[in-house]
Amino acid sequence: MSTGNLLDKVGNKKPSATRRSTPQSRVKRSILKFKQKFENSFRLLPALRLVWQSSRGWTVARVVLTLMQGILPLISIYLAKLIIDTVAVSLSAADKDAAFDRVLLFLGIAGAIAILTTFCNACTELVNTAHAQRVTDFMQGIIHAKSIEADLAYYENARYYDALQRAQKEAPYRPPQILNRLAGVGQNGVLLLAMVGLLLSLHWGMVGILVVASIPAMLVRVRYSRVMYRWQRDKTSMERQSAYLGWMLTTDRFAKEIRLFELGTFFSKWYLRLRKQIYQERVALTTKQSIANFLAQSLASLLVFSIYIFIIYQTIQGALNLGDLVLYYQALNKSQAALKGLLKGVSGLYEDNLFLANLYDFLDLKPTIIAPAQPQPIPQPMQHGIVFENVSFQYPTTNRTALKNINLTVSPGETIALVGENGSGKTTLITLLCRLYEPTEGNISIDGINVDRFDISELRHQISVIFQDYAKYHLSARDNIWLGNVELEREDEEIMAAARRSGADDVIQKLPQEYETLLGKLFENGEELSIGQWQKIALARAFLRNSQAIVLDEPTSAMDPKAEYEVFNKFRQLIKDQAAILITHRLSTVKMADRIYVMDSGSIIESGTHDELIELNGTYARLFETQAQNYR
Ligand SMILES: Nc1ncnc2c1ncn2[C@@H]1O[C@H](COP(=O)(O)OP(=O)(O)OP(=O)(O)O)[C@@H](O)[C@H]1O
Repeated sequence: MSTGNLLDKVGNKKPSATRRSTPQSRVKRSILKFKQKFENSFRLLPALRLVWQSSRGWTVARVVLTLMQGILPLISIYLAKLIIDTVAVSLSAADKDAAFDRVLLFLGIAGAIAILTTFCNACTELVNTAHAQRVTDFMQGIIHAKSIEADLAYYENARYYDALQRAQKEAPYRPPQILNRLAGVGQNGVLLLAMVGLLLSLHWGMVGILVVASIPAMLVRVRYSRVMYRWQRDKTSMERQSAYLGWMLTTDRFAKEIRLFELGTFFSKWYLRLRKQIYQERVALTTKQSIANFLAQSLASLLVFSIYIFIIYQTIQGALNLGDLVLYYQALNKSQAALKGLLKGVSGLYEDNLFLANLYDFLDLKPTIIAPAQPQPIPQPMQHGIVFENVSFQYPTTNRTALKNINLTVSPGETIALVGENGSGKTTLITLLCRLYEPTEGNISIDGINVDRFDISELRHQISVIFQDYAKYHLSARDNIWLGNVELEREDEEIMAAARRSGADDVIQKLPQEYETLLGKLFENGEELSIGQWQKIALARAFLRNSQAIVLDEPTSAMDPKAEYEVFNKFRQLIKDQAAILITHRLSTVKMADRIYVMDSGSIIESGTHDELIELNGTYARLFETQAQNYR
């Protein structure tokens, strides 16, 4: 699956100009397609680049060690032959002491090689552990960076999560495994060349038999790599579903409902049912693979056995001496192992290449909402404010229109309120302003400049938003507010000022370590807050951001009416030149806005001041009357 496909599946609904296709452009496109396909088929090199980038030192150490582990056994074999030959000669030699000295010398070298081999083995554990950790952390970093870069739309698409799950599975071990396999292929290749040279000197047929014996096992591996790859891709969604059930059973977010609705056993059985299906399918596939492996390897053993018989026959006939017998016997053993290793390595590389698509599907994700190459600076201070002009929008994954022909203005120093029933499009409007999505039609501008002309992070810096599903960071109270503007010092006085504005200061002063108290129960000594108290903290975070516009999307819904009144009273006094957008269902709060926009099914159906709208006697007046009755 290529990146483009994933983007299409996420659904990029931006209108595209119709292009006429000429023969040249078709040829060009075919060449490009072929080039992309070709590049996609060879993922090994970019993966090795990632390994190299993760840690150069450990990568070099790993390669050197692997090569040494390939060469040292060769030297050992040759030394064994020299020792046996010298002992054989010394049996009939006149100067036995001199012969023994020679044997001792060879033994000494063999001993040194053995110690060096042991040293390499000991280092391997260290190098592999350290390198694996570095690669894992590095790859996680890359995956995190990609996740941050991805458009919000990706997060609403199941295929994104499938791709993420597969990438997370492959990322920590697949790239270093390729390095190992390549080194292994090199190691086995060198060993094989040396051994094949020896075997050829005895009889060329031996090499032929060895090669024939190894091929079936390689074919089995290649075939089952493909089968496993397809199966794993098919099962990603089910794996995620079972992980989701597991998460629900173990996280605090669902703990209350699971107990009160007695859903524990229900979810647990569901989880086990999915796991059983995955288990059964995996075992069935692995059984088939094991049978095929058994047959291929039995054939290989039979063929290699015939070569042993040939060597022993040659020795009995006197064509080979005892040293030759040991040498050829070992050479055969080693060649068989090397050839097996070589072909296993090659088929393993094929498998790695296949599975790397899982990693690159994710790493090749490209955001569709991008900053212009030469962004314009955001006017500071704003003169005319934010303007929505004929804005319409449809979420990429649906066919319903979420916003229809929206026109509204927010001037500096002005507070507007958006009201309307659930699902009328209030939050969606804000996501467009922050460029979390692009409008399907129309323009959003600041002082006449379209927001897509600004640098995205600068734009988001100028708009401070607290959404209704704001984040609760399990960090200290101070950090929870400080995250609103980490460019300030952690101890900055403005943090407390923001807390006073939102009413969070009163809450924090009552906590055991005040601003240093850990919030939430995820870590030791954490203090849980009520929803209204968490909202005050989130509001303080929004107030801390030194922005030109502030948007509060139902941030006070869980506050008691007195707290809400105080927040908005202070808010009105403190916004100064900021443009403010309030979204709330409490119309008593809405009253204080300079202008109220009433939304219904994605459209603005009424707008004006509170008094104007009451006089209009339309939807707003009805809503207001209904709420007022409840308070009488
Ligand atoms: N991520 C999304 N993907 C697809 N559709 C969405 C998404 N978010 C919202 N919608 C749809 O868009 C419409 C407007 O939703 P929106 O959240 O903007 O309403 P709202 O006025 O803020 O509602 P509420 O008062 O409940 O917060 C709804 O019909 C909703 O189902």
